[in-house]
Amino acid sequence: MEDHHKECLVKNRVFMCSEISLSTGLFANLTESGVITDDQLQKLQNIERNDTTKKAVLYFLTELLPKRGPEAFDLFLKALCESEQRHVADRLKKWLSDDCSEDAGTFERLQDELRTHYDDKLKFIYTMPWLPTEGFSLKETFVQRRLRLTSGDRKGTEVKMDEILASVGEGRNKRILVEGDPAQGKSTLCQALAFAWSQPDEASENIKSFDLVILLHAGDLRGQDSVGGAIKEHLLPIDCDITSRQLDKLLQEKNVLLIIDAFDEASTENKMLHQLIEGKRLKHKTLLVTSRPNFLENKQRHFESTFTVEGYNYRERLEHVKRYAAHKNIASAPFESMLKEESIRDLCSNPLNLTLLCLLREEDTQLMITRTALYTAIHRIIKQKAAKRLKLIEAEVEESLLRPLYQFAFEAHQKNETVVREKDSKKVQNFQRICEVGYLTNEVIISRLQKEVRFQFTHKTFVEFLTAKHIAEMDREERLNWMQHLRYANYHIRIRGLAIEDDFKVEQNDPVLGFLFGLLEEESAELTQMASLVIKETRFSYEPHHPISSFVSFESPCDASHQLLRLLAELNDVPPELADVICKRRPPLIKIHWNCSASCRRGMLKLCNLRFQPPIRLNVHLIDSRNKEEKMSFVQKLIESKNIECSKIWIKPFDHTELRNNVRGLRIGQADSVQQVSINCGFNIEGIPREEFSFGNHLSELELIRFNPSHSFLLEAALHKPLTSLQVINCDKLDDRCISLIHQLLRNQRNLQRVQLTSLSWQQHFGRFLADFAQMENLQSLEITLNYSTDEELRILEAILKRNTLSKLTIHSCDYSGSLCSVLNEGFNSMSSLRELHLDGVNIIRLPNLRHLDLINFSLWNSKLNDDVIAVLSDTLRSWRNLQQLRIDFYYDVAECSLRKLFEAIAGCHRLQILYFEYLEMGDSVVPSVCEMIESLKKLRKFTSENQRNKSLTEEGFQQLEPIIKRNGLNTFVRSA
Ligand SMILES: Nc1ncnc2c1ncn2[C@@H]1O[C@H](COP(=O)(O)OP(=O)(O)OP(=O)(O)O)[C@@H](O)[C@H]1O
Repeated sequence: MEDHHKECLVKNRVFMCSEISLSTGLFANLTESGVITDDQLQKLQNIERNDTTKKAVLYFLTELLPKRGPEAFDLFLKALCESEQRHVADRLKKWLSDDCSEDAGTFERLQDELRTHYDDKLKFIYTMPWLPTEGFSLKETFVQRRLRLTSGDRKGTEVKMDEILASVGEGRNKRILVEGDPAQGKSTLCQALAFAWSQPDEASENIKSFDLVILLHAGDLRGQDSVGGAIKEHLLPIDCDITSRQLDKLLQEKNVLLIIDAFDEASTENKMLHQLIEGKRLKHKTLLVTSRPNFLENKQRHFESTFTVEGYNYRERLEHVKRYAAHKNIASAPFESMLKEESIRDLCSNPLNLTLLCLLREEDTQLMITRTALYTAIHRIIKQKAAKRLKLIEAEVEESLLRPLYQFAFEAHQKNETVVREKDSKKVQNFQRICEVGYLTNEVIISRLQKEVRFQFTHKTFVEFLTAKHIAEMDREERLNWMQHLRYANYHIRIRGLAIEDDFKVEQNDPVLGFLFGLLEEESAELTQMASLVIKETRFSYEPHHPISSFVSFESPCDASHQLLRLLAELNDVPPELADVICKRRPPLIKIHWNCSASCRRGMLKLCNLRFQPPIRLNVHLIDSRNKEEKMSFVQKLIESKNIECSKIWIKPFDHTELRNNVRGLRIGQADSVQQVSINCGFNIEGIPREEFSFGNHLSELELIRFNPSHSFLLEAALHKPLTSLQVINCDKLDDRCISLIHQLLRNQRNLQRVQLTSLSWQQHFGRFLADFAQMENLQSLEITLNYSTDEELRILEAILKRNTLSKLTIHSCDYSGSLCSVLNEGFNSMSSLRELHLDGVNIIRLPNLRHLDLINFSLWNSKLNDDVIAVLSDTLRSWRNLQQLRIDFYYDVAECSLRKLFEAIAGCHRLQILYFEYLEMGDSVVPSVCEMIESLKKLRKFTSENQRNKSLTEEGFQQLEPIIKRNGLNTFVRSA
């Protein structure tokens, strides 16, 4: 039953109890239309007989009618009319129509109520946990925020706070997402927007253009039937007579901005929130949702524009401390000098941390350089102040008040909440005193039905800190048990059509684990145990898997494998015992991505101080990099480290000036710097005169992506360098000069071990270089596009294969003549050294000798997989005992029975660690074999099904699959086409 119908029944209860007659006519009507069942009829008659008619009517109105479905109200009115009680029906109809007709003043009254509510409630920011009632004036201390657009054509653009509202066009989708790290100021931003709207004059045009601004916490929507209900319950006084129905009507009619804060804190059991995001409710209204990153992943597509709140830059840090000082009427110099400390720059870029640092500076405490140290210092002050106030010694405060508080925080965190409920508060005797310590504010939530008191923690970050305190005090076994139950592998599942969307990113564990690491820094044995568990569970020691092609190689940036790095950032020093463990279980290679978080980069610098022998290899990917200067100085520090060998760097310069600066700044190719480089050439890079551009004399790898003839100066600069690898990727055009330069490079370089010459164009053919490869004694890896090869070229290729030096071979081709296949097939007989094979556009029916190879990595792209091909493939897979990585693309439909056979064969590849499918048609009937396959692959750590086609997958089929692909330890990525 709709909300306003329920309300109508409540508001007219007294009238109905005295007016309604439970006549046979009424009962007959109600039972005939199914409003009540025969059993219920009997019950009503019993009540009437044993008690009074009034009591029976009341029972009917409260216990039966509201629960009888959406039609029940209208059927009840009809039954009244048909049983000669039309006057009762008329009265109810009149009530409804009076209620609906927006009296002229309702809108103005609502505006007024909201404005006074915001003016009262939002003018202060409450930061000091020990003084939850003492706020900073929003007007005086608020620093304007910068946001970065992360979607659409203007992606990367920086905008001011108010401009995010301007970004929504006239189109239908007006959904805006604002993400930001913990305590980065998302709630404060919402607060500032709503407050600005409530003020008579000063707000900017964009926010002022809305008739109504509704600011709700995501949790306020839980259990509500309508947004109107949530507004009534959370924003209006209880005696305000605007009804939910009127509110819902106004929401439809007016120009509304609905701000929902903290998706991450209340996304579960919150149907209304999801409906709003998906546009199933208030579709045409502007909706602004905030969340910590990694929570909304699958829902992101519903947003027209997405933004992140950027950390403070120097100017904003300065403004923050100046405003802080002015507000407190003290000199700003000590705070300004604090900002010059490089060791705390990261901490200061977060507004909450910066405020806390200012508070500490006022107390004249030492500078804190990690988050844990900062929160510990604040915690100490809270404890001291509480002891003084409550006339206790600090040990008593810790024992009798703080410990239970840690427990409350832990329990709230387990439920992803930031509140203590009244019933839980009653579990301890001295709860009121616990509140007096600080950290908790009294929050009374009044719902129309029952009064519920909840106690709110001042900030989620404090809940996380206190949770970590609780875990730090557990005994080792209990703590490790808690850690063991966390999930350490990501999954991302998005299957369209079935509304199956789910996502987990391991970074969600970081806030509490980070504090826990920091708190246990002195307890070297405990710390080492925890780190060992993280190393094991996140598979830190594994080499990141080899790219299937260089373009997907960096898809997963700062994920599980970097968790240890992010946690190391919380330590002032890495204790020797832990350093030993890390050295022993070091990975052979670490990939640092442009997207890695600040704490990951800080952890990486910590790692650089450990003694690794030999040094750990590091690949750095700077493509699309923001804060270029900061990242450049970070990479320069890595390059200087003796314990890290910065082997390869990926750059994507915006233009030739940036290219020149990068190559110079990073000293690419010099003896003491990075010697392998990948350059994404892009469109803005024009020719640079030869004398103005050079690589160092030790350049060993050159990879050029999107190469075209205007980039020939890059080949020229590499001419006399000791290259072991030359890769020219996505190269659709070569002129005579480039051809001659490549010939020179191939002929002069005795050391070349790896060559790649590939193009996305079916017309490109690099057969003319085969003769050069044939001269290379050390060639181990060859990747080449060959289309329509001449007989002579095929003869040379055969000789190269039969020499058996290749360990990796990749062929891109659309040669359907079969001659290339027969050369390959012949070659395979002698290629006992081959370990990696990637075939693109090749018919493997013509390659029966595949089974004689001993591969660890195999890919099959662009092949027509008919039943015969699947039969050959299945047989072949059975013969490869050492296979660790497999990729198959299903561009064409395959019969389900053949698919099942293929999965059975894959299930037998017991060493498989990485399995990648593309365009797989996953119907219910193949789900059981997919499940069996994954279950039997015990070593599988990464399962990807990209662009999956699900025509015949039902909810039921998916339910069977779900637990299998969410297996602990398995990184899953399943996405619909
Ligand atoms: N623009 C700002 N100007 C001044 N202080 C700010 C600003 N933004 C945030 N702060 C300070 O930082 C604190 C934390 O901010 P806020 O609660 O808005 O972060 P959040 O991103 O919503 O955090 P979380 O995701 O952890 O809930 C505020 O209580 C306030 O003290």
